[in-house]
Formats: sequence, C-alpha cells, structure tokens
Amino acid sequence: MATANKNLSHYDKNTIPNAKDFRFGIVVSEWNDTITEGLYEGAYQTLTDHDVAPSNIIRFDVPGSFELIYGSKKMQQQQVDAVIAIGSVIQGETKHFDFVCEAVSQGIKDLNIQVDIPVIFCVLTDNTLQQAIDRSGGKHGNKGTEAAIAAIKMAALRKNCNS
Ligand SMILES: Nc1c(NC[C@H](O)[C@H](O)[C@H](O)CO)[nH]c(=O)[nH]c1=O
Ligand SMILES: CC(=O)[C@@H](O)COP(=O)(O)O
Repeated sequence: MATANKNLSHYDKNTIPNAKDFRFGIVVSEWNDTITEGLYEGAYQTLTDHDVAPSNIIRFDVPGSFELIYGSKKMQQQQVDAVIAIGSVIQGETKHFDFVCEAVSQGIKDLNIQVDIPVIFCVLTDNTLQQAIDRSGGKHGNKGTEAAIAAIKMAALRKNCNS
C-alpha cells in the first residue's frame, strides 16, 4: 500500500505496548534539516505521548544520512532499548541519491543483524522536496510518528524475547 493510501500518523493506541520504562536513542541527519526536524518532532512527541520520560530520549546529530550508520552504531552502545535513525534524502541531478539510499538502508539493516538493539529506518527517500514535506507532518502524516511506534513495538518484542 502506498503512503498516499495510508496516513503515517494514524495508529491504534490500544495496540501499543507500555513504553514507560524504555530508553530510546534518536540519530538525526542535518541534511534537509527542515524535514528531519519535523520527523524528529513527530518521533519525540509520540514517544512522550506514550509516557517515555524526556530524560530517556537521547539525541545524536550527524552531517548526512550516510552518517546515520555510524551514529546509530554508537547509539546502540548507549544502553537504549531501540534506536530511530532519521534522515531525508532527496533526488538531485546525479546518481548520488541512489548510492546514499542504498548504503543507508543496507547499513541500518546490518546494524539490526549485528547488535541486539533494533534500529528503526526513519529515512525519507523522495523525488521532490514536496514529497518530503508531505511525509514529515504534511498531508500524508509524519514518518517520525510511524517510526516511534515501530521503536516501541520492537523494544517490547526484544524485552519479551530476552526475558
Ligand atoms: N544529498 C543528500 C545527502 N548527501 C550527503 C551524504 O549523506 C553524506 O553526508 C556525504 O556523502 C558525506 O559522507 N544526505 C542526505 O541526508 N540527504 C541528501 O539529500
Ligand atoms: C541525495 C544527494 O546526494 C543529492 O541530493 C545530491 O544532489 P546532486 O545529485 O545534484 O549532486
């Protein structure tokens, strides 16, 4: 189902595990910061809406989405229950978009395999700035909200499996 048919901010509150005792790390790319700050606000607000204490939300800033890989690896070492990697990659004139998107998706996938701390892929990969605006608090909702819900669910899954 395309994002156009599913608002990123809509979810059933009754299906979300208790997040009060979890600790989350959020790694934020500075490229396209008007977009990534919108994603961060969506994620942060959703976590606090689910009783996560502000003191249990740790933030790292990195230059671009490619650096989300290293930043998320270091965040996994910060005694967190899940990591959210936030970025916005927008198609330019060259193939650089393809290489950045592929590297980041593969790198974050690898972190989920290598370390028992889930890393949520909250990276927009858009053709245009308008598509990014629409998905970071615009008409299609906020992918940061979606990512925060995924982080809560995965932290709960990890806790249940490891207990
Ligand atoms: N063009 C975008 C980039 N490019 C920068 C890379 O992510 C990286 O920081 C650089 O290649 C140095 O290693 N990054 C984004 O997040 N979004 C873009 O649209
Ligand atoms: C995703 C990118 O790296 C891209 O926005 C850079 O733009 P360009 O391909 O025009 O150099």
